[in-house]
Amino acid sequence: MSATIINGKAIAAELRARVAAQVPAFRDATGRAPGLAVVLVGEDAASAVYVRNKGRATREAGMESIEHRLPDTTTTAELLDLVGRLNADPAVDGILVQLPLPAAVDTQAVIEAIDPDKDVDGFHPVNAGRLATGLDGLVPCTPLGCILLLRTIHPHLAGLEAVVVGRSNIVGKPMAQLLLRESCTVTVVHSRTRDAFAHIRQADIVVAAVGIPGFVPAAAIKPGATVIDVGINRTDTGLVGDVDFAAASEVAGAITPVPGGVGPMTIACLLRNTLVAAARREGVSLDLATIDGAAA
Ligand SMILES: NC(=O)C1=CN([C@@H]2O[C@H](COP(=O)(O)OP(=O)(O)OC[C@H]3O[C@@H](n4cnc5c(N)ncnc54)[C@H](OP(=O)(O)O)[C@@H]3O)[C@@H](O)[C@H]2O)C=CC1
Ligand SMILES: Nc1nc(=O)c2c([nH]1)NC[C@@H]1CN(c3ccc(C(=O)N[C@@H](CCC(=O)O)C(=O)O)cc3)C=[N+]21
Repeated sequence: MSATIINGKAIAAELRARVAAQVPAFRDATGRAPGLAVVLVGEDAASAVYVRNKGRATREAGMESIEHRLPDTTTTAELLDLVGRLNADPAVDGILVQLPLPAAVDTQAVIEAIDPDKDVDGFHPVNAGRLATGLDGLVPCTPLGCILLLRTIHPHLAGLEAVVVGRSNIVGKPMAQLLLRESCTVTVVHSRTRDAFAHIRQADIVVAAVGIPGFVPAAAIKPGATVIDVGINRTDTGLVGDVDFAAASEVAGAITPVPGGVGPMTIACLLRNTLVAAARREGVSLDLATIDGAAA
C-alpha cells in the first residue's frame, strides 16, 4: 500500500491566504496592520533561516514584521527589558522569542515575561493552562498545524487512538492536549516508556516529535495509520524527520513529508495566531472556523 502524502506546503499556503484575506478588515477597523515582533538572540544559522522565513510570510500576509536581532552575549535582564517594551507597545500584537536561547539566559523567565495575550507561540504557562482547562487562549503553532493537517484526512477525530512520541512543552504536551480536545484517546510516550513501539503500533494517529532521525520504523506503524512527522533533523543527506519516511509510506494510510509537511504549517499558524491575538486585543470579531478551514 502506498500512503497519501499530506502536502503541508500547499495546505499551509491555503491557511496563509485565508489569514491574509482577513487583514484588510482588521486594517479598516483599527487603522493599522497586525504586528508581529520576532526576537532572535545569537547567530544560530537554522534559527536565522526560520526568522527570515517568518518575516517574509508576515509581510506577505499584509502584517507588520518587527525583528530584533541581539548578540549572543545578551543577558536575561536585557531580554526582560525588551519583552517589557514589546508588551507595552500598542503596535505589537504578537511576540515570539526564538528558542533555544543561549545557555546563560533564563529561558523560563523570558517566556513568563511575555504578555499571555501577545504570546503567539502559546508557551506561557497561562496559555498552557488555558489549553489544559478548555479556555480560549493562544495555542502552540506546531501542534495546531498538526491538527489542521490531521483534519484533512480525518474530518472526525473523535474516538481515534492517538500516540504522541515526545513530551516537550513546545510540541508533545500541547499536541496531546489538542488531540484530547478533539476527543481522541491519547497516549504519550517518551524516553522512559518501556516499549514505545508497542504503543505506537496500536495508533490510528502517530505524531512523532522526538528529534531522532528515522526514530519511528515502518514496523511500528499500524497499516493504514496517519503519521505526522514533526521532526526537523539536519543530516549529511539533508533535512529528515523522526519517521523512516520511505518505508513508513508503504505501510501508513497517510503521512507528512519532511520538508514540506509540518514545518510550513508552523509558520502559517504563527500568522494565524498573530491575527487572532490582534483581533482579540482590538475587540475585532473573527470567524475562526473559516480561517482554520473547519467550516462545513
Ligand atoms: N516542524 C516544526 O515546526 C518543529 C519541529 N521541531 C522538531 O521536532 C522534534 C522534537 O522537538 P522538541 O519537542 O522540541 O524536542 P525535545 O528534545 O524537547 O523533546 C524530545 C522528546 O522526545 C523524547 N524521546 C527522546 N528519546 C526517546 C526515545 N528513545 N523514545 C521515546 N521518546 C524519546 C524525549 O523524552 P524525555 O522527555 O523523556 O526526555 C522528549 O520528550 C525535533 O526534531 C525538532 O527539531 C520542533 C519544533 C517545531
Ligand atoms: N519560539 C519559537 N517558536 C517556534 O515555533 C520555533 C522556535 N522557537 N525554534 C525553532 C523551532 C523550529 N521551527 C520551525 C519552523 C518552520 C520550519 C519550516 O518551515 N521547515 C521547512 C523547511 C525549512 C528548511 O529547509 O530549513 C519544512 O519543513 O518544509 C521548521 C521548523 C519553529 N520553531
